Parts: sequence; structure tokens; C-alpha cells
Amino acid sequence: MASQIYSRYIPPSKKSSISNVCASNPSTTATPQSPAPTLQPTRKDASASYARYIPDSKAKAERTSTLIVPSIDSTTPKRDRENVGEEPARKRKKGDKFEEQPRKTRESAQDGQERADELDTSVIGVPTSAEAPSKSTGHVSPGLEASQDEGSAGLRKKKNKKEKGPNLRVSASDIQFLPQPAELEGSELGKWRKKKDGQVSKTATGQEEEVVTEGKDGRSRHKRLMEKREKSMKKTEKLAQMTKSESAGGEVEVEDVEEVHIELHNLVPLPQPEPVAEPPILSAATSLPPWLASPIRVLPTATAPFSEIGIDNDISKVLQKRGFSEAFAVQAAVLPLLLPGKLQKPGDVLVSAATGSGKTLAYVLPMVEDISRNQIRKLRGLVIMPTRELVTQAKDICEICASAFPSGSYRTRVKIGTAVGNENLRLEQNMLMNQELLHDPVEYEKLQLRLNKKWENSEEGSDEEILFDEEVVSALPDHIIRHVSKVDILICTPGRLVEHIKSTPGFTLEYIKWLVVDEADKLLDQSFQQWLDVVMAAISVESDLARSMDQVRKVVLSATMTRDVGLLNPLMLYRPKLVVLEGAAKEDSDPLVSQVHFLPALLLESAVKVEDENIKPLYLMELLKRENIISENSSDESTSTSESSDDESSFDGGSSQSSGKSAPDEMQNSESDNPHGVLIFTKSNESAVRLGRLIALLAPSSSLHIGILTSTTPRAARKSTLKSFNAGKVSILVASDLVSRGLDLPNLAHVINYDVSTSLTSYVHRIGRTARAGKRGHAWTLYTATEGRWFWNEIGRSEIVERSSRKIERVNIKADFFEGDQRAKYEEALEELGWEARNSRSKDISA
Ligand SMILES: Nc1ncnc2c1ncn2[C@@H]1O[C@H](COP(=O)(O)OP(=O)(O)OP(=O)(O)O)[C@@H](O)[C@H]1O
Repeated sequence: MASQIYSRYIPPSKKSSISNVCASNPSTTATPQSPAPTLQPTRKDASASYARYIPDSKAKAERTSTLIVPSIDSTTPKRDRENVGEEPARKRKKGDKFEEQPRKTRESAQDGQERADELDTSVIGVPTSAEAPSKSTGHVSPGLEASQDEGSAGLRKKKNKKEKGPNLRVSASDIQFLPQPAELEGSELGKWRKKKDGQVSKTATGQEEEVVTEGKDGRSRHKRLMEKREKSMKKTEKLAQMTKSESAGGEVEVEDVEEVHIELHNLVPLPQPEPVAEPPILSAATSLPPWLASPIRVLPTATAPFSEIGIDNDISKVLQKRGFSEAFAVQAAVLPLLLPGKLQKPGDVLVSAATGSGKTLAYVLPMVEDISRNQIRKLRGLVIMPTRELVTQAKDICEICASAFPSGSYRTRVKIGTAVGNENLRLEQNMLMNQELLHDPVEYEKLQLRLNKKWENSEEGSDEEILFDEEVVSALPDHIIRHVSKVDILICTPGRLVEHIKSTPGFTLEYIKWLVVDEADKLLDQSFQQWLDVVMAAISVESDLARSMDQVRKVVLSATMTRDVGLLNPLMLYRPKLVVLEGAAKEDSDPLVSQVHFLPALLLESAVKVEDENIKPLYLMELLKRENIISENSSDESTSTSESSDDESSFDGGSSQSSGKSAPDEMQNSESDNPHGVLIFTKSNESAVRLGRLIALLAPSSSLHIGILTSTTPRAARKSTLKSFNAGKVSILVASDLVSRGLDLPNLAHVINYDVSTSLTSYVHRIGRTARAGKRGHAWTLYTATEGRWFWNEIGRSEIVERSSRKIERVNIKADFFEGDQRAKYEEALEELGWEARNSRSKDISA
């Protein structure tokens, strides 16, 4: 292989020349047929790589550039060339090219001497010496020419090497062709030295002319020269052979040649840094703080009687009466951590538990118990949730618990307030804060002074601050107005809370002892007017930060709890503990089980492929029929256009209450504990409204039992719809993602993702509206061909979703299942829908 590589660098013509010269007879009569010497290059890799890097053209140019010794002069007569060594040199004439040669040769000799000084080998200066005789004769054999080429090239290479570094070695072939300067001293070089010493005469014109003292006879001079040269060549060859045998240098030669090529082309590999050992890959568990990496794990079966986990018997009884017969697993784990007690170490608690597992009671009960011990009313408990529906739900649980703790000599009945966006702020302020008139001349004086100063330097204080003080200073002399909280616990959405902190006089978080963040992953992920910064600043204001953080008990909850420490950091958690409710099937799960989303134990999941997207609503109708949510013959009933459009507003706001009609048979037992009804999720508010109307058109008998829940639905209508659903009067809820989190519909039988969830988290929360509190439930997803891959990869086969046992069931409904009649009715319904949309638009314009 190495020889192959080598052959890339030396064209065959040149190679044969080398072979000839390297052969035992270096004389000028050597023929191209002489056997080539054995070249055994061993350096494989480097040569291989460099061979690749040197473009042919460039390599050729490089090689050509080394041929500085002229080959046989084309001007030399053929006869001369054929009779080398036989025919005497013709007499040189003035002006002949040959006349220049002495000077050239002298210069070359000097140059050679300079090189000899530079280099440490015996070949130094030889190329010039070798040049002189060949030029002087004008005759040279091809073999000699090649050897001279090699010699010249060898010298340059060596010079290069010397310039570039100490790693200089001389190849045997180089040496072979280069006569020693000492040899030449007696021949041409000696002559030129003699000439230099004065043995030259000048012509009349002043031109330098050689005085050949011994040589009137040109023929004898030439003969002598050739003899000397031959002698010199033999000696050189001898020396080369000696060097070869001493160093077994064939291999070294090749290596040298290769190295020269490296330098010529500047393709020396760049020095590489020492490889740095890669640090071992840390598992996620080791990169998390210990409390996150090693959570308190709870099995769903670990339920317990309330009395066994530190709840008074009287309170347990009240809870039982309200349907809480025993503590769910998450409550059994969290309540002991949060209930006030002498042995209880303070510390914050994070809870990650499946949807519908009872997280709300787990924090409400200890908070209410703790706060109800205080005699003076102050805002001590703060619960933050993302939607007003959740606020209402949490308030209901709080009220149940508050009623459980009897007020007496050392207890007060805890008062709960709510604050949600879109409510009248003034009204809300009045509900939250009270004003008391106090006779306090000293404080009155101070306030007056402060207010006057602010007016004088009005640019220093904002109008808001002035207003604040005005509201504290009474119009009655020596009296001040004191703002006191009307509530002990405030349940609110983050945006409205910030509004109260900033603009409600006397509203303060200074006394907060409980801070609860429910649906934490959603709330912490969204800034909501930088609510967290504002709240944390308001909690720690005017008090020692460390003390405050220690004294405020923080509870953070979600079914899809974030493990992002960056998101949790602003909460300034104090001695946190993470409680994770595991899936029923997993007892030996991974330590990082807390990363996994556990689905409710009795939840069944199905997915229906929609083969023809154009008739997707028909797939939905088919599911509703199969699950007896609408009756088979519901579509036979006719509904007039005018009735339909009148109904729209009513079903949006909970039509069943006003309709007076009864629901279909399968909906009659809704007030029993049997799961019933369906919650259908769409991708937007508009889609929800349109789909609700379309269902009503396709199944007119169910039109009065359809409710819409979107962010654009008026709050009263939403409240009414939920009430109707719980009463069994509404059985079909069509919603946007607004209600995907936290909404508690205790007996909801089905969730249908009419539009596929946009994330796994959204999916977990959506389907978590069913199978709550240990009940059964069924979640369906309609997916189109384009959504299928994403759905199955991200949701169906997700590794961070823990299903109790089953996988998602595939349900096949062929597109041709839908008969012509069904399709025709569907077309009609679409037309009707279009007509209604146009009609309402024109009404809006005329209004
Ligand atoms: N100990 C209990 N016994 C009976 N029912 C309970 C108990 N605790 C809670 N529930 C009921 O379970 C249902 C779900 O509770 P809750 O809304 O607190 O769940 P969650 O874990 O907060 O769910 P999500 O994550 O969806 O908000 C509610 O209807 C609640 O009344």
C-alpha cells in the first residue's frame, strides 16, 4: 500500500529515472531498463492522507519546480548528445552561451559553499558542482539528468527542512547523486578557485576569458573531466551504499520524502489539544435538590379515617355528613404535614396528585383549622387559582370546613372572600375591606402633616399615594379611618389580587400565614402582571424577610406539577417537602416518579380515527348515540329555524332551567351517584358555540340539554349551566380549554376531545374532568389522519403518563358507515348554521 501511495508522488517517468540512477551503475550510459531499487515506504496513514490533500495539478507543479538543473539542451546538436565522452569539446567562441558558465559555476560553487556551511551533511553544495560539468559539456544522459534533478530537489528539501525544524534526514538516493565538494575541489571547482586566485586573463574588451594553461587540447581536458566525474560518482555511490547499510535506510527515505511533501504543501496537521475526559452523565435525580429528587410517595390505597390523622371527632362527623367519609390518600399524607401541632416542624409542602384526587380538601382543612383559632380578623389565608370557576369551587370546600369548626370562646368562624377578574372592583373592595372610625388625635396629626407635605411636593409622590392617605384621614377632626379586612381567607385569581394590592386602601398581605398556589404549573409559568413578584414583595413588606418566609406556610399543588426549580424559586420555599400520589399499578416505580403524570385509576381512554374530516361532527354524534347521551331517534324530531335561533341564547346560558322540558330518559337519574353526561372540548370559544349549535340541529330533542362553557360566556350563564349540569338538567357541555383545569363535575361520565389537545398537560387536565374522586369515567379523542402520529406519539405512547393498566383503546368507525340520509341531514344542518351566522351578523350590524 505504501508503495502505491508513494507512486502517487513520483510520476512513472521520474520513477524510472530514479531507478536507473539508483541501480548499481550510475554512469551516464545507464539505460531506463535498469532494475528499479526496492523502495519500502512504511508510513501509511500520513502519506495516505496527504496524498488525498494534494491536488494533482499542484503536486505536479511542485515536482516540476524541483527540476532546476536543465536537461539536455535542445540546442545541443544530436550528434554531440550521442557521442558523449568521445568527441572533444568544440572551441568556445565569444558570445557563446558556454562562456557564461564559469561565472555561473563559480557562483554556484560559492552558493554551494554557503549551503555547506548551513547544512551538516556531506552533500552540501553538490548540486551546483554537478551542474557545472553537465553544463560545461552540454551532454548528459537521461539518468544523470534525473539524478541531478533529485539532487537539486533533495538539497532544496533539506534546506526547507533545516529552515523548518531539526528533523532532517538525508535519503540514500539524495546522497547517491551528489558528489562531495571535496571531490570537486580538484576538478571544476578547483579550477574556478584557481581562476579566482588570478589565473584568468582578460580580453582586450575586458571580458573575462579562461586561460587553459594545460589545455590547448580540448579533447584531453574533456577526458580528464569525465574521468574525474566518473570517479566522483563511483565514490558517491560507495558512500551511499555504506549509508544505506548502516541505517537500513530505505524506509526512512520514504518517510523523509513524505515529510517534505507535508511541509511543501503546508498541510501539517494542526496541533490538537489533549482530549478532555467527559464528565460522567448525572442522572436527573442527582441534579435535583433532595426534596424534589426524593419525594414522599403515597399509594392511592393509603386512605385513612380522618380521626386517625389528627382531625377532631366532631369535625370528622361534620365532614362525613358532607360526603367526606374518610381521607383520600393524598389527604391522609398531606394533612398531618400541615395541621398545626406542637410537634409539627414548619415547612412548605408541594403536592403532585392526579386530577380529582382530593387535593383541595388537603390544604383547606388545615388552613381553616389554623386560622379559625384567631380572635381578630385579619387576612391570613391567601389561595391563588387560575380561573373563577376554581375559585368558586374552592370557596365551597372552605365553607364546608369553616362550618365544621364551631365558633366559641377561642374560635371565630372563618370568613372567606373571593376576588376574580371582571367583577366590579369597587364592589369587591367593599366586600373585602371595612372602614372603622377611630378617635386617635396623635395619629390624625401625623397623617395630616404627611398629607400636606405630599401636596407641597406633589411631583415626589404619585397621585395614588396621596389618594391612599386621603382615605385614611377622616373628615372628622382627630379621627382616623382604619381599614380592616372583612375576610380571613381570600381565594382569588392572580390578576385581580395584584389590583387589590395596588389599589385597595388598607388591603395588606402583612398578616398572611398561608399562601396556597393551586394549578401551580400553570400559574408559575405565566406572568399575569408579574403577580408572584408583587405578592412576594407584599408578603414580606415591613417585616424581616427570613422570619416572614418561615412564618408563611406555602402549599403548592397541581396534577402536573412542575419540577422546574427555576419556576419554583421565586416562591422562596422554606424546608419544602414534595408529596407525590402514585398510580395504583406502580409500587416500585422510578425515584423520579414525581415527573410522571398519573391518570385516575378508573379512567378508560379511547381514540377514534376520523377518516373523513368533513363529516367529523357525525363521528361525534355517533359516539353520543352509542353512549346513550342522545337518543337514537333524536334527529327525527323537527326543529324550526326560528325556534333554533331563539334557543341559542338559552342553551348558552343553561337552557334547561327555563325550558321546563325534561331530559331524555338516560339523563333522568343524574342526581344519583351514577356518572352521567359528557363534556366536549373544542379548540376555541367560537368552535364550542358552533358545535353546540350543530349538535342541537342534528339532535333537536337534546337541544335543551346542551350547555356552553367558554371564556366569552357570561359568568351568570356559566354558573347556571354548571348548576343545571349538576342537577341533571344539562347533559352535554361543550367547552373551550377554559374549564380543562380543576373544574369539578363530580359525576361526569365522559370527556370527548372533539379537537385534539394541544399538549400532554392539557390532555391530562381535560380528561381529568371525569373519573374523579375514585369514580369511573371514559375519555375519548377524535383524531384526524394528520393528527394521528402526534397523538399516538405524544399522548398515546408517552412515557411520562402513568395509566393504571390499560392503553388507549382504538375505535374504528368507517367513513362509509354514515349513510346518505345522515349525510344529507348533516348538509342541511350546516346550511342552517350558515344561515344563522349570517342572520346574527346582519342583526349586529343593524344594531
Ligand atoms: N375525602 C373525600 N371523600 C369523598 N369525596 C372527596 C374527598 N375529598 C375530595 N372529595 C371530592 O373529590 C372531588 C375532587 O376533589 P378535588 O376537586 O379537590 O380534586 P383535585 O385533586 O383538586 O382535582 P384537580 O386536580 O382536577 O383540581 C370533589 O368532588 C371532592 O368533593
